[in-house]
Amino acid sequence: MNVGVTGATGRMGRTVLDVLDDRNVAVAFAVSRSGPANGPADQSIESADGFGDLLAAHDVDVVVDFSAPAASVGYAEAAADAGVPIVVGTTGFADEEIQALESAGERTPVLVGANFARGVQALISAVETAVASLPKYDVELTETHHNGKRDAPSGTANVILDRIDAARGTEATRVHGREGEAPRSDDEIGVHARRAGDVTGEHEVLLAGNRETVSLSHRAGSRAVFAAGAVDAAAWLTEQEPNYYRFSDIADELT
Ligand SMILES: NC(=O)C1=CN([C@@H]2O[C@H](COP(=O)(O)OP(=O)(O)OC[C@H]3O[C@@H](n4cnc5c(N)ncnc54)[C@H](OP(=O)(O)O)[C@@H]3O)[C@@H](O)[C@H]2O)C=CC1
Ligand SMILES: O=C(O)C1=N[C@H](C(=O)O)C[C@H](O)C1
Repeated sequence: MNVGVTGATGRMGRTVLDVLDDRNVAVAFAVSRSGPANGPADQSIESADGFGDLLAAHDVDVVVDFSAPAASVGYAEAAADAGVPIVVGTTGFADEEIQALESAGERTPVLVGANFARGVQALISAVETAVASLPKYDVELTETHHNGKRDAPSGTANVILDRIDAARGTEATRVHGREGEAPRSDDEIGVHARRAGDVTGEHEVLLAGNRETVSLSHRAGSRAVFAAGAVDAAAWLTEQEPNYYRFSDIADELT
């Protein structure tokens, strides 16, 4: 497999390059907004301005992208033009940007995932079971990330909230933090985004009612967890037809 890597100077892009190196998977090219630069394992990182040309010039089986929303849309559209599959791990998309990714999926396989940790998929399943079993219990979600994270709440938090709504058959009001006089209503979920230090990524769902609490949580110990999941998904995607895929729908198919 020959992999093109975008966002290659970033926390995740560098980790993807490390995982590819560990697995002896070939890197076709690596780009970032501010390239050229030096990446891990002597990988040279080029300017993202030449992304379309690099796709045309190299034998690329799949692109792995962890960058920024507008950049990811541009990469997906260029990948679709070239007929190259793309895995998108970026979060913080606006609705119209998701639509653009879905459109790219009509022309090439596009796989998106807000969190490539397999444990997070298990967390989501456990949360779905708990909120369906305890429909009257209050739910609060807290996520904690490093101080460099741009989007809030996290992409994972938004996925968990969507899945809670689906499991309960309701559309809860999402209350982002509370301040002043802010009594809780029955139909709300409090959402709390903490940003501090170098925390890799933590998500906790708290259910409370009837004089008891249930707490379900996931903590990523390393970015390699996300990068490994994305590279596994990339290998899977090279075998697929053009479509828009979600990691949560295919994670169980990965070994
Ligand atoms: N799905 C998952 O499992 C995970 C998802 N993420 C998501 O991945 C994304 C990246 O995270 P992280 O690596 O921490 O971020 P960083 O800020 O560390 O890196 C971002 C990378 O994207 C590039 N970039 C930023 N803006 C642009 C732009 N406008 N055009 C082109 N390239 C751009 C940067 O290039 P330069 O350095 O040259 O500016 C850099 O290489 C985030 O959305 C984050 O939420 C993170 C972890 C796991
Ligand atoms: O930006 C990060 O670091 C992370 N982002 C993802 C998200 O927004 O859910 C996944 C992970 O929690 C790390």
